Amino acid sequence: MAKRPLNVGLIGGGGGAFIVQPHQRAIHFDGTRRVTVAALHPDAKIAQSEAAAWDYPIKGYDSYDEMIEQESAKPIGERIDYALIVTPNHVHFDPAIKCVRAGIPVFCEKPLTINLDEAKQLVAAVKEAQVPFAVSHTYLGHWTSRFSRFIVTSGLLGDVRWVDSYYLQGWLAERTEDSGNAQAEWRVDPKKSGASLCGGDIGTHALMQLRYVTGLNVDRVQAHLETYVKGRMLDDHFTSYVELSNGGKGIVRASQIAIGHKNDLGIEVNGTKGTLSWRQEFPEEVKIQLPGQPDRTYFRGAVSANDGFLGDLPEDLMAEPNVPAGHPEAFHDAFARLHRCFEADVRLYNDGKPFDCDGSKYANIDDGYTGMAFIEAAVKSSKDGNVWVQM
Ligand SMILES: NC(=O)C1=CN([C@@H]2O[C@H](COP(=O)(O)OP(=O)(O)OC[C@H]3O[C@@H](n4cnc5c(N)ncnc54)[C@H](OP(=O)(O)O)[C@@H]3O)[C@@H](O)[C@H]2O)C=CC1
Ligand SMILES: O=C1CO[C@H](CO)[C@@H](O)[C@@H]1O
Repeated sequence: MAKRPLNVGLIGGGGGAFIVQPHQRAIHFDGTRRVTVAALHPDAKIAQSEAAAWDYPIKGYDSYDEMIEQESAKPIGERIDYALIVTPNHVHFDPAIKCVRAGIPVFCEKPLTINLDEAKQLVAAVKEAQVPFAVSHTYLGHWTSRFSRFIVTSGLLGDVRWVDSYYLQGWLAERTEDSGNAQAEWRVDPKKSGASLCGGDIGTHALMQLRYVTGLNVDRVQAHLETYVKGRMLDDHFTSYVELSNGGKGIVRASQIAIGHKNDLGIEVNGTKGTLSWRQEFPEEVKIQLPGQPDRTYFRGAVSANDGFLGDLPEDLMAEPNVPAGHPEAFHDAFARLHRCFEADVRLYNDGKPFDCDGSKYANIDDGYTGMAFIEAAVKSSKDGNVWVQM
C-alpha cells in the first residue's frame, strides 16, 4: 500500500534564504515527504506573504511558536511529522526545544546551538521526550561517506594512525559581510553565530566527517582560531590538532579565507595498512592506496565485493537507493539520503515503535552536542595559549 507522505514544517527560509532550498528539494526527492506548512520569517506579515508566494501551496504561520502550538494539537496524520529548522544558529535552540517538548521530531541545521549550555538542555529534552532528532551534517549523506565509513571501521586499513579532515572555503576572504550578503552578516556576529565563526560553521562538518568515517572520537584538542580579515570579532581560519580515542592523532581544520577553495571538504585517513581519501567536491570517488599496489579508485555504483581488497559488503549499504555509476550523485542526493533515513525513524516513532537514531545514517543529538563541545574546547584552547583541552 502506498505510504502517506510525511508532512514537514519549515522554520526559517523566507526571502533569499539559502539552505532551505536544497532541503526542500531533498524533502520532495522520493515522493514520500512534502512540505506542508512554514514559519518562514521572524516578522509575521513577511512570514505570511512569503508563504503565499511559495512555489507550491503551503500553509503559512505567523511564527514558529504559532506553528508548534497549532500543529502539535492535531492528530498524527494531520499534523507535521517533523520540523526542519533552517534559521541562523542563534535561532536553533528555542524552536528545537519547543518542538521536542511538544513531541515533534526535529531535523535541525548545524551547529546545534550557539553554546554548550543550550546544547546540554536540548540533549536532556530529547532524551526525556524520546523523539527522533537529526542534525544536518550534509556530507554523511553521500553514499561514498557511508562506503568510507565501512572501509575504515571494518579495519580494512588497519589501525587509524592519522586523520586530516578539512573544510576550506574562500568566500569570507574579504569583508563579504559589508556587501549586503545576508548569509555573511549573521555569521560574523558572535551573538548569532556563536563563539567561533569558521570552526562552528564548517569546522563542525570536518569534525563530524572524521568521527563518522573513522567511528572514533576526539579526546583532546589543541587549537588556533585566527582572524585574518580586519575588524572581525570571530575566527575566519581554524586549525586544531586532535587526539583520537584509539590513541591516533589528526588535524581538524577549516578556513573561510582560502581563496580559490569553494566547499572543499575532504578527509584522508592513514591506517597501518593503507590510506583512504575522499573529497566532497568529487563525491563519486573514494581513493584507496595500499603499499606496493596500484592506487584504487572506487566509483559509487561500481563497487563489488571480494575484489582483492574488499570482502563482503554490508547488505544495507549495497541496498541504498542510488543511480547507476556515471550518472553523478551530489549535494541534493546527500540531503535526500539524510531525510530518507530520518523519515524511516519518524515513521517508527509515529507507530509507537522503537527507532534507531543511532548516528549511523545521519548525525543525531549526541553528535550535535559533540560538535558544540568541540567548539567550546577549541575556543578555550586558543584563548589559553593553544594548550591541550580535554573534550
Ligand atoms: N548543512 C549545510 O550544508 C548548511 C547549513 N547551514 C546552516 O543553516 C542555517 C541557515 O543558514 P543559511 O540558509 O545560510 O541562512 P539564511 O540567512 O540564508 O537563512 C536563514 C533564514 O531564517 C530566517 N529567520 C531568522 N529568524 C527567524 C525566526 N525567528 N523565524 C523564522 N525565520 C527566521 C531568516 O530570515 P531573515 O534573514 O530575514 O531574518 C532567513 O530566511 C545556519 O544554521 C547554517 O549554519 C547553512 C548552509 C549549509
Ligand atoms: O554548513 C555549511 C556548508 O555549506 C555552506 C556554503 O555553501 C557553508 O558556509 C555552510 O554554513
